Amino acid sequence: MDSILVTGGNALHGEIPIAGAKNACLTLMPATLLSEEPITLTNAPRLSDIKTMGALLESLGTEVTSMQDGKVLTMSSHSLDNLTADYDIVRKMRASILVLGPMLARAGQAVVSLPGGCAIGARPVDLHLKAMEALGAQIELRDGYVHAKAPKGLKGATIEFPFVSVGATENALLAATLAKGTTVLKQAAREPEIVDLAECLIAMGAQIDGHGTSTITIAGVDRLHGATHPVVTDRIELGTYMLAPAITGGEVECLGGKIELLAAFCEKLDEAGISIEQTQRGLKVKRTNADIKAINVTTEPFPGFPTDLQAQMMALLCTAKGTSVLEEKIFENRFMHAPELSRMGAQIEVNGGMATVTGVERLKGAPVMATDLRASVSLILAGLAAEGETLVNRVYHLDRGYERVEEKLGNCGAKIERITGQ
Ligand SMILES: CC(=O)N[C@H]1[C@@H](OP(=O)(O)OP(=O)(O)OC[C@H]2O[C@@H](n3ccc(=O)[nH]c3=O)[C@H](O)[C@@H]2O)O[C@H](CO)[C@@H](O)[C@@H]1O
Ligand SMILES: C=C(OP(=O)(O)O)C(=O)O
Repeated sequence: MDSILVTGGNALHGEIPIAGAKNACLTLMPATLLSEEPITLTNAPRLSDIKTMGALLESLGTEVTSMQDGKVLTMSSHSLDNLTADYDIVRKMRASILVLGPMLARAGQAVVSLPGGCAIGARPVDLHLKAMEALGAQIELRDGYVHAKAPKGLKGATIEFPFVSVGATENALLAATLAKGTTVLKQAAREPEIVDLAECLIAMGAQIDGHGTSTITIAGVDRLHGATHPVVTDRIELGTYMLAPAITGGEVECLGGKIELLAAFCEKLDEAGISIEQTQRGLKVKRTNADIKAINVTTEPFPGFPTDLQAQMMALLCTAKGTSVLEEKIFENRFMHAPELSRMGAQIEVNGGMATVTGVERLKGAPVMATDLRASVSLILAGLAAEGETLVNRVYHLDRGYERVEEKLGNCGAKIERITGQ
């Protein structure tokens, strides 16, 4: 497995193009299953997760064509040959469960393996299954697979989620577009990726209202047609690269960045003493002060501070002046990066869902292990600021979510290289 070697100490200067969002593309791709006509996604990110979703869709009978080096994806699901999403593919990626709603809605049945994904908590799929049941599906769990049936088709319903789930909102939204009658999703997720999905579905002929708020109303239609849709900017990749000049010093413009995608995160960076300017091309981020100020951060569903930026923010706060407290409220086991950062000299105490970080003058390079996607990149950020060399081992997860990370950071002056096959 590949490793990334980072030699710390260089301030970063330059610009970084931000790709389309992994988490939007992974929910937009299964939308192809709802229509016989092709859908085309532009601004797709070039990531292993996207290839995995492509392979999953192909296994169901979708024709997937990739153009412009993977930035444009055309998917055509004129017939669904196979209604079983197999364990071998599904185990690689949690978002695979998003084929359940569209298959049920279009074909009246689906068999989907229970999914894998980043090991950041138990991550059950009960809310997805309850939503399908509320829409009239019969669900059985057998041999590690979800067996779902709706022989007479899905029927619109009011579904009130007990708490916000991005994936369950997406699955229900996808399924409800072809259900008979009206569906109302209450306590729905409001993430930009949900808005992007709703906009693509509307372009395909769906009738959706209220996306971006916590109540989404979907009036089911008989069929959806093809569409071309640009994938929204990846706000998590954006936030990650905004943290690079914050941690090393310097100034970087993140091309395509918009404050409204990350308002809560930008407020926290500002509080820590980092300057952010919205330009015509994106977000310009500059470290003006010698010291980073300690801050407290609590993760929350959108529009709150994203859990997917908690690890990267922790890397920054390891070198802040004073003590910061990070509270993780979305996933029960998302501090796996803390012991690895401690190997680099960070002072972090984890107690349940709270991490107390006391800033140190300078981190020191060390061999570390990437345990999940955002943990991997937090170790790279820490390595950029550390004295000496940091070898981030096992970067399989990194490649799921960050395209050409060495090139993007290297172009801004970072000393970073990939070591293949270690
Ligand atoms: C591919 C994708 O888009 N992944 C994102 C998505 O994950 P994902 O859609 O899996 O996250 P959810 O919003 O569903 O999870 C939120 C919380 O709800 C719990 N839960 C969820 C579903 C369910 O049926 N039962 C249940 O208990 C989860 O364990 C978690 O504690 O949103 C997360 C929260 O912003 C992000 O960290 C992930 O990067
Ligand atoms: C947790 C993530 O991905 P997944 O939901 O696919 O595990 C992530 O993108 O940070």
